[in-house]
Amino acid sequence: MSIPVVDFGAYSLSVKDVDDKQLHKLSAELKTAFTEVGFVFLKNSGIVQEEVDRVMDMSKKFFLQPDQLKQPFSRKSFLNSPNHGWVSLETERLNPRRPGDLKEAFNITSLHPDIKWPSSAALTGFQEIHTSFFQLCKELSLRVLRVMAQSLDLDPDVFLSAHRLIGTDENATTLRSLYYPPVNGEKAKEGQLRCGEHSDYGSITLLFQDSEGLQVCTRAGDFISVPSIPGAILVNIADLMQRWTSDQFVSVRHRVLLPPVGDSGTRQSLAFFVHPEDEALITCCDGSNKYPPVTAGAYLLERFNDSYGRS
Ligand SMILES: O=C(O)CCC(=O)C(=O)O
Ligand SMILES: [Fe+2]
Repeated sequence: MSIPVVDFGAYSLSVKDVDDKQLHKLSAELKTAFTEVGFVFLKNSGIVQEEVDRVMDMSKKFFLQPDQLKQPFSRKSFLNSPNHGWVSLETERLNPRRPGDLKEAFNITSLHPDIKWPSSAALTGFQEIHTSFFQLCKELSLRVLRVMAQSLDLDPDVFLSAHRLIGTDENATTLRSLYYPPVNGEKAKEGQLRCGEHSDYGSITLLFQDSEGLQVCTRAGDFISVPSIPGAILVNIADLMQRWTSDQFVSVRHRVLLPPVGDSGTRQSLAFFVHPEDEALITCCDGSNKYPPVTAGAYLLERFNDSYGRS
């Protein structure tokens, strides 16, 4: 098994009037990828590599600061947006049975004007660069959600209509910048990974990576290494979307292992976790009762309790 590569050029961010025939072809390709593999590489999406590099370079400056300068931006210190902010090394366990992940993260969940952003001289432009990237990811995600609905012969708005509030405090969609520092093998705890095995929680995730390291689980249950294709975006189905589509689209487990012994490299990635509105009631879109209705907000809270420990 490998991850399919699909040319999204027909519906890229720069395209205004989409050609129906091309859209049809695109939706067939996405359907195959999302029903069989759960992951797809999109090329020609309209988000260019230079944009991705700019965000990663700026985030890295934040992560390389001493912890005391990052502390004021910690996750859970923003009143109306509990997931917003910095997550320190080993705090999150994406696989709760393993030690904390060897990664740091910065979550951008709220774009509310009252949010306090890093603003030291070294980080000039941090807010603007991240905010504009958030908007690009939002636009692309909405396009992908539309094609996904079409691919299942559903009303093209069925997913979109639950994603109207991305970027507000009523929607948990998050741009997460991830930094995996160099690993000194002797110090890693038994079973510790850069990112434990997990599946994502929301509707879909866009992932931008600066290097290899990600592994994805196949149907046979083996993990395969995913390449890093410059300019291409990895898009995967998350758990709530699998439930929404009564398991037609599959949300598969993935992980990031420790680097090989002696490899002192770092890794960076940007994940755009797309979620429906907190209040959106998710019911199986085929009309079945395979899963009981759940609000996106309640579902997400339960998942966070598992990965950060119940408080
Ligand atoms: O860093 C990566 O490539 C994967 C991160 C990931 O899967 C996640 O944060 O959900
Ligand atoms: Fe993930």
